[in-house]
Amino acid sequence: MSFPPFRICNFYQVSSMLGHGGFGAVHRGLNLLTGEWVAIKVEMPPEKEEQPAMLPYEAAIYKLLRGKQGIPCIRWSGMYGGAHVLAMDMLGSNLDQLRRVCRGQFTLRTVLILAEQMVGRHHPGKIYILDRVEFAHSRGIVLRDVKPDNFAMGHGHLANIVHLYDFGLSKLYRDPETGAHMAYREDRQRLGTIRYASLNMHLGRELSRRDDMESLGYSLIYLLNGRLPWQGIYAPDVEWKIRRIREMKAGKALEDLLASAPPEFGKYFEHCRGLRFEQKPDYAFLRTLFRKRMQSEGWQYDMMIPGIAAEGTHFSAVIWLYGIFMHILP
Ligand SMILES: Nc1ncnc2c1ncn2[C@@H]1O[C@H](COP(=O)(O)OP(=O)(O)OP(=O)(O)O)[C@@H](O)[C@H]1O
Repeated sequence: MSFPPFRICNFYQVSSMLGHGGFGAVHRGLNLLTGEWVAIKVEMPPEKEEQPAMLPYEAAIYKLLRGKQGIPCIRWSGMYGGAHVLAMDMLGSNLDQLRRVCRGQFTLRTVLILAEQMVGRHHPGKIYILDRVEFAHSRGIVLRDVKPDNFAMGHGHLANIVHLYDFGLSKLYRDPETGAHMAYREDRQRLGTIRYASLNMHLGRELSRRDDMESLGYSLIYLLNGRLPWQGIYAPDVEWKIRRIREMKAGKALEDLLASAPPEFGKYFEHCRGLRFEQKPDYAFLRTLFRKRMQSEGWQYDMMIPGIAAEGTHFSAVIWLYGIFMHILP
């Protein structure tokens, strides 16, 4: 999709394209007043009037999540030149892109550090005080598309902070007025990314917090191993393949995967799969699993750039180089 105006709101100069999503394009933009680079997401209004535009909805979700480090800030949102526009903090590479640069997989230490940033809040060490999935849940939002691609490193001085973004499929699971949890249903349509989808999604169940945690579990193992067992399986058609993936997630393939993974992941999945629809995940328990492993290995939480460089992972070098480039390049 091409976007006609080169300047939005008189002060955002639109430049190259950053990416293309399910319902629009994302451009790089320069704030001419402050010299800051932003990401500008643009969606043309749907052709059918009854079909709602997604971007105003996503902007509303960002507003509910406003003010937390680790969630990109909305700079401007509204209609401009006949299109829905959302200008937000520019982010860097997502975790899947970084994984590819790091020879296809992260070390266990990197995954454990990321896991804490992705799952929950606080660490008394050098890491910034952060929360991601837990924070979104605490604001009444269930994400429904947790995957490595939706976590990206920040830009500039935030280059070592994992950011959660892309809330296009998110949903309020609590009634803002009454606080009541949404009702359980079993006739739901397929949603999100099959590779990381929870078993409940395959079974057509309404997704809740437990499913975000399960998808996060698949994402972490994927980052650690570089792949999941249901990738690249043969199937005569898409439906057959999705059915086969469901069977693998429900059966021995997942058991084998967890048996070969660090034991913390077995406990992680046991907890997530044991949750009831409305039940709040025990984020503290899940964090403790990862933290204990860090402690037993004698690893430090040095997510600061020189700290990770000391680990000798390619991840550190990538983030470090990335930080430099993002200062130089637009
Ligand atoms: N804040 C940002 N900073 C930098 N790049 C971004 C930002 N937001 C989005 N992008 C880029 O644009 C691409 C598409 O964005 P996004 O995933 O938000 O759109 P989407 O329509 O929800 O996509 P999908 O349907 O694939 O989930 C991303 O893969 C990423 O490369």
